[in-house]
Amino acid sequence: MALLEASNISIQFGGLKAVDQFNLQVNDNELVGLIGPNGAGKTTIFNMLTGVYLPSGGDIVLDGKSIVGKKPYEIVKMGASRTFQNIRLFKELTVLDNIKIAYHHDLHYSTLSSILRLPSYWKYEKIAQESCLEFLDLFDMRDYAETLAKNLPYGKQRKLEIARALATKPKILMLDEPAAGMNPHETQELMETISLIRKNFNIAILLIEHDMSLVMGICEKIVVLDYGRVIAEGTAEETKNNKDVIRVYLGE
Ligand SMILES: Nc1ncnc2c1ncn2[C@@H]1O[C@H](COP(=O)(O)OP(=O)(O)OP(=O)(O)O)[C@@H](O)[C@H]1O
Repeated sequence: MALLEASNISIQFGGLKAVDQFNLQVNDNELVGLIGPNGAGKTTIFNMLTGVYLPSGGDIVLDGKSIVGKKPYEIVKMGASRTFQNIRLFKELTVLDNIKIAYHHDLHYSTLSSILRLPSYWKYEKIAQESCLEFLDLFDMRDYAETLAKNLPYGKQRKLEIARALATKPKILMLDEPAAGMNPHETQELMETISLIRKNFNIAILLIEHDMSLVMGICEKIVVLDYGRVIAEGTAEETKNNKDVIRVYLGE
């Protein structure tokens, strides 16, 4: 059974069928790319997969359980986390605190023990601090631990956003156009970050991307969307040579 399976999900905004009978399967550890021209419905699909929008029909099953109707934070707890097209960090907090907030989504001490600062609180806080610093090491960002998120260079803000999503310990990570606005050097660093995630975490990744070369270079499977419908699906080689893809996506 697939880790994430969307079956015939649809959504309409007024008269516009933004997503129409969309199907998707992502297996454990698989890296799947979701591509398509502007307005094809990619972000809307992410919003349905993460509980921001409720599909008007169909089902979404994550690790054997339906997530339709669940709140975004419940879906995070069930194992799906995401990043956004426009970076959403706690900009006035440090890099370390941004990671800690994500790490704490699954609290291991009671509210009372945190208010009273009981030993269980300090014990967990110490473990959390160490784990978060190790996380930053992995992303080569420990030197930035005390930097305010807003003062990071753009590429590092993206990296922090991805690291923060990973700190919730997801089974699947969904990245919404992570290379948007990046220069070639930052895009290269992003690709290294994605390889690093694949090497160090046992998780699936669903990647929305405009940068064709990035998707083609790293994804095992690519799903191409146009006007809310899947027009092609397959390996990079298969989709690259699909005439519908060439027509709608590359405009040829
Ligand atoms: N909340 C909304 N209300 C009305 N229309 C919406 C809403 N969200 C998305 N749409 C419309 O649905 C369609 C799909 O939009 P979506 O943002 O999912 O596309 P996309 O493939 O992610 O595009 P881009 O690559 O530009 O981000 C577009 O026509 C968009 O205008």
